[in-house]
Amino acid sequence: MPTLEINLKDKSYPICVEEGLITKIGEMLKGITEAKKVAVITDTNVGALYSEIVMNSLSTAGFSPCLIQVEPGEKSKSCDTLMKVYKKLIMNKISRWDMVLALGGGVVGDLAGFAAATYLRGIPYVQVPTSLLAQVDSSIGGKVGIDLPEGKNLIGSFYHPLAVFIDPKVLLTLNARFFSDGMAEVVKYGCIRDSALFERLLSFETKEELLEHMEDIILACLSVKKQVVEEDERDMGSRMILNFGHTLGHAIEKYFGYTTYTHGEAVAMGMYQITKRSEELGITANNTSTLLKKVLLKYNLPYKLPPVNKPELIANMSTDKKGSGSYLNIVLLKSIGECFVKKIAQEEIPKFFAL
Ligand SMILES: NC(=O)c1ccc[n+]([C@@H]2O[C@H](COP(=O)([O-])OP(=O)(O)OC[C@H]3O[C@@H](n4cnc5c(N)ncnc54)[C@H](O)[C@@H]3O)[C@@H](O)[C@H]2O)c1
Ligand SMILES: O=C(O)C(=O)C[C@@H](O)[C@H](O)[C@H](O)COP(=O)(O)O
Ligand SMILES: [Zn+2]
Repeated sequence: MPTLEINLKDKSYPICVEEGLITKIGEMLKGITEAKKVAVITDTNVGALYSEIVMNSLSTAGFSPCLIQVEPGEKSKSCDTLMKVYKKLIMNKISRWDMVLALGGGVVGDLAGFAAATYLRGIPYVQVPTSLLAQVDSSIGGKVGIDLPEGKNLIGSFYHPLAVFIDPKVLLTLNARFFSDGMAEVVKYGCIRDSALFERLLSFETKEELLEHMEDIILACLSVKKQVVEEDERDMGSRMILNFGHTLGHAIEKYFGYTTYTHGEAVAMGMYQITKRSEELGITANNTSTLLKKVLLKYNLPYKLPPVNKPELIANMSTDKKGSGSYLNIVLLKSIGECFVKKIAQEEIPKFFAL
C-alpha cells in the first residue's frame, strides 16, 4: 500500500492510499486507536453511498459506530451545522476516549475535523476523504474550520488526524462537476511546485487515461503538500503557497454567497486571473497564463471572471488570512512549477488586481 507519512515537530501520521480501502476501515483503525465508539460524520450524499460499508466494517472490527449526517454543500461549514454536530456527539455519549471519523469531501473533513478539535477540548479523529479535492488536498495538513458570512474559513484550528485513509475507487461515484472541482487543486499543485505534474495533466487525452493514473496523480499532489506542511505547519511563511489562486478564489466564493461556484471553480478563476495580471506586469514568464488556461479548459474549469462589482469583490479580499491590516501576501508564479509570495500594500491592491 503506498503510504506517505506527515512528520511534524510533535506528531506524525500516515496517509494510506489503496483501492478498496473503504471496506477495510475498521481493520485499519484497530491498529491505531483504543477507542470503542466511533462517530462517523458524513453528508447525506456520501452517507447514502458509503456509510453502510464503513459502519459494517467498524462493527466487524469490534467498534461501536454511530452515524451523524449533515446536508451536502458549503453551507454546512457553518456555526449552525457545527452546533447540530456537537449536540449529536453529546446525544451519542461520545467521550474523550472515543473518536470521530470524517467520511466525505472537504466540507465534511473541515467541519468534522473542527468539531473533533473543539468537542470536549479535542478528541481524536481520522479522515476518510471521498471527493477528489479532499483526497489531494483538504484531508491532510490539519486545517479544519468553518466559514462566516464575513469570510471563508475564518473560524478554525490546526488539528491533525490520527491517519488519512484514501480509496481512489470511490471517485467513480463523484459527479463530473465535483471531479473538475478537485482537478483545480491538482492543477494548483502542478503550478506551484511540480511542472512534471502540470505537463502530465496537459498530456492525458481522455478522462479514462487520467483515471488510470489517478493514484499517481493523488500521490504527486500529496507529496507536494507533505513537503510544504512539514516546512511550515502553521502557515506563517512558505505554506502560503498552497493558497495560490485562493485570495481571489475565496473572495469570489464569498461574493456569490458560497453557493454559485464550488471552491475549485473559484480557485481556478483566481489562479488564471492573478497569473494573467502578473504576466502583464512582467513578473511571470510569458505564456504561463495561456498554458494555465489550456489546462483549466481541458478539465472543464472556468477561467474568466463572471460580471461582478469589482470594488466589492476586491473588498472581499480584506478578510484574507495571509494579510495584516496594512498589507496582503499574495502567491504568484515565476513560471509553471515555481512560485513565490509577494507582499502588497493595502492601498496598492486595487491597482495590482486591476480586474
Ligand atoms: N482543509 C484544507 O486544507 C482544505 C483544502 C482545500 C479545500 N478545503 C475546503 O474543502 C471544501 C470543498 O471540498 P469538496 O470540493 O470536497 O466539496 P464537498 O465536500 O461539498 O463535496 C463535493 C460534493 O461531492 C459529494 N461527494 C463527495 N464524495 C463523493 C463520492 N465519492 N461520490 C459521490 N459524491 C461525493 C458531496 O456530497 C458533495 O455534494 C471547501 O469548503 C474548501 O474550503 C479545505
Ligand atoms: O493547506 C493549506 O494550507 C491550504 O491553503 C490548502 C487550500 O487549498 C485550502 O483551500 C485551505 O482551506 C485554505 O485555507 P485558508 O487558510 O486560506 O483559509
Ligand atoms: Zn483550496
